[in-house]
Amino acid sequence: MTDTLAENGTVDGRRPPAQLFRDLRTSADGLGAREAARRLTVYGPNELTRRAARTWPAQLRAQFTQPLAVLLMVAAVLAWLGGAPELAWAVVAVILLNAGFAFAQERQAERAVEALAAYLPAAARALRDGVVVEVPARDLVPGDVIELAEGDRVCADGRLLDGELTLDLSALNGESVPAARTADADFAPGPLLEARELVFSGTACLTGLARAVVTHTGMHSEIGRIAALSQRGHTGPSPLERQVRRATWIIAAVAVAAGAAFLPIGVVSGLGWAAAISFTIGLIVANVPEGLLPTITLALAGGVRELARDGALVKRLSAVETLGSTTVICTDKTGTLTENRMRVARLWLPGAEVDPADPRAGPLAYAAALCTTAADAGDPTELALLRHAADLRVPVRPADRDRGRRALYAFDARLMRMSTVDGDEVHTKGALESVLPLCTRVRLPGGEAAGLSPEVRAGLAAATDRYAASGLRVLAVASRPAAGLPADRASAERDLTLLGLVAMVDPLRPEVAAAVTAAHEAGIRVHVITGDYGPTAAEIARQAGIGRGGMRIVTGSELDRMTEADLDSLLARPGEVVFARSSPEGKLRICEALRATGQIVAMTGDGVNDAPALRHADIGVAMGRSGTDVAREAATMVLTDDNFATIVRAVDAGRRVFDNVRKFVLYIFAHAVPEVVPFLIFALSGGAVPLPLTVLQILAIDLGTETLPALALGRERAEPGLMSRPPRSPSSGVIDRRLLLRAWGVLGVVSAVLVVAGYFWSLWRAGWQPGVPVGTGSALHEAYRQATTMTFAGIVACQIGTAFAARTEHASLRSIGLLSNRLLLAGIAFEVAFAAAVIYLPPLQAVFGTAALEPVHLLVLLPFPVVVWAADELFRWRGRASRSVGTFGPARAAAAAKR
Ligand SMILES: Nc1ncnc2c1ncn2[C@@H]1O[C@H](COP(=O)(O)OP(=O)(O)OP(=O)(O)O)[C@@H](O)[C@H]1O
Repeated sequence: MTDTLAENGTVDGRRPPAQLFRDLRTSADGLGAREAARRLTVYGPNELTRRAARTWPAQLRAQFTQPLAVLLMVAAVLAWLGGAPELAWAVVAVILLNAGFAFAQERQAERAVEALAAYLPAAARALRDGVVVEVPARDLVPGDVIELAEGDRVCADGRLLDGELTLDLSALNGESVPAARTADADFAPGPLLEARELVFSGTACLTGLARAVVTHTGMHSEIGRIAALSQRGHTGPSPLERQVRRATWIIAAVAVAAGAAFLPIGVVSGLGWAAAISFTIGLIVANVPEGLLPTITLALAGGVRELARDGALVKRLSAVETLGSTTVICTDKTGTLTENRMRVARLWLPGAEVDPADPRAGPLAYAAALCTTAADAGDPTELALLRHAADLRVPVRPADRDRGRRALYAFDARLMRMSTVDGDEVHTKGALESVLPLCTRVRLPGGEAAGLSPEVRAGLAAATDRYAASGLRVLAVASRPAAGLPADRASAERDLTLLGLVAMVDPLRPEVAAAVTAAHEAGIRVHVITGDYGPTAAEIARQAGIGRGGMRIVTGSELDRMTEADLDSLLARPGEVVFARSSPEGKLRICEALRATGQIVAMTGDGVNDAPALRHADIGVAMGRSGTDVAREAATMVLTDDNFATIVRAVDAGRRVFDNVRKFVLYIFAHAVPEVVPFLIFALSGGAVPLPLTVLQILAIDLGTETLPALALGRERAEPGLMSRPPRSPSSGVIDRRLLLRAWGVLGVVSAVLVVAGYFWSLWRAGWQPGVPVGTGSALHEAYRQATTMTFAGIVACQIGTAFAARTEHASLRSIGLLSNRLLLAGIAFEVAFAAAVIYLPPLQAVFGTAALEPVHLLVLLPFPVVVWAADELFRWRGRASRSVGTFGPARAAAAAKR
């Protein structure tokens, strides 16, 4: 039995408390703050050391061993062997630059995600100096006494001192059946995990309330030993990253194949082996989109950071893109649609309906306030009851209440009620349909009891419906004298006398209605899944604007009776559904049914029992303020403000990030055509037309002038109409046919025509005819250098036009404003300065084979950006026009109807 002692080098938690206190040098009152601090330095923080994270040298090394870098290295070696050392050096520079860039971006993305972990501190309630205080979970030390309640994540291994719990041990043993734990269990030999007096770090407390003394923390805990947690939070590549990786490879393969095909053509055309090889290599280097992947990772990380500022903490990079394709939001009501600030609005006493200030409500208010566990903070429903009792001059002080409490049957979301035994009275409060069956009498306002007559029942039903119709939450309150202490919950909750109903307002959050409208605009359906009464929830939903296309109310029991096919057809019909009195199982079923029909589901939840649904949803959304640790851990996204509107904002951000990734893909792809066409002309003319663009000029464009504008496109603001489009189908890739058509067919072709025209114009102007030599020493050599410079400058000019065109996918440039992306303007200024340096600075002229352009050249270049942009503007305009009248309109309507 001393196996754990030996292995951990610490204490065996299965000893009786008195012995544990001695071994751990502590007591039932826990540790003092100073002693705890001292132990923290001895035992170390209560954390699982991560699986050795990659250190930065390893991360940097990885940049050089990744396949694209290796491909470039092969190119460099070939260039060297082919007798083009300058090119070899240039390629090496490209490799170094790229690696540095990717490395920096990866680090930054990683930091963004790590910073989020800090936003989500796990907290524990520990006794320090005899009082319960909230401490960061990492500060727990052996000897601490902690309090555990429903919804808490257990943060350390320990032994129960008092109380009872049920635990979800699935993180440790994979079993989802809740395990009962009690302080009074006797020692029984057997596996540690089955010891009924022990609790374990990483598990979740499903029900109950207990205190435990901490025996093991950090890596000494069971979960630390299994090191299961180190698997968590592992982030694989997102679907977007996978797609882009695949696309990168395809493009690289095409570039290599094209390069290989051009090599013999170049030689046959009289370019000579050395020049042909170097050109081939240049073509490959230029067209392999090395920087794409890290840039996308960075864009996602930027999205994550932005969301965090907006109140939505996303735990995985990939969630950002999933958010963008959300088609259904399942939200709960209290606290998410509403403010979760309750106030008692009306009271119903048998035979009378009164205002909150009416003294006749005193006994009801007092009983309701006694049946609470909230103190200064806690359940807003209970805080409202405590406040109301105080207003009526029958105050209940939490400290007095707790002192007089003899038993507590905590609020159970399934039973929808809670009960307490205070002094010699039982108090029960909860949903009417849950409490009424336990009642045998009512208490009349005069104080005397009467039977539950049909009239009273009718009055109750009428009052409940009236309150619900105006969106009030209704609680029934009952009590009875208790001579002895009831043996269990069932014997406490019977023979009750109904005191009356308390109706509370919980106002709608002001920003919710606009957010619901925005969701509808964006083609997203909103269903409400709530524990509350149907008509109440329906009224709140109506106020929020939910129910477009018709609203249906489905209660928990109706849902239980539905077959899967019924549920599918309910969800397939147009309109929105309010699922009332729902159970966690119901939530999971709804989630599964929606996902089975291909919907992308964002689902909110805050309770322990919501965890399965949160895990199952595409985007599980937990509440940062009111939610439980368990829900937060299961969720993909945590809302720091618990606000429905934040979900919609997150969808918006998700769509924007995806869009912006497409923008720079478009921009980067567009230059391929004007870079390849000049080479084709040279090859197809059999060398009669001299090569219009040198390799180093291509590199100067792809790795110099274009970098900053491309990055700036990733920071573009949301395009108008972004949230009035239907959700993107999750199967549609980031690179689709329309994008390629635009990049190559429109922007690329127009650019190529302009660039080639500029080249020929410049040559002819100097008196060149096909076949006339332009090599070093020839009469036309200077004119030829000027002409290639013209090609280079032409591509740069066209890419400026492309950058402005790429800013929107559908909208016109006018609608977003020419100057609204400052970063892009700065990027273009850099582009122009870089190009000017290459063209006009003599040392660079020598490297890049350029010659200074004359004013007349510049005049010819001036319209290039405008023409390229205008061609794309026309393309987008046609797209918009055909969408509003043509194919897209009905398609969209059909899609909306299907949804
Ligand atoms: N503290 C409480 N004590 C007793 N009964 C409660 C308490 N809180 C809620 N109830 C009852 O249980 C019902 C269900 O509550 P639950 O917390 O599951 O859902 P909700 O807060 O109404 O809505 P949502 O699921 O949207 O958050 C409530 O309608 C109410 O009748």
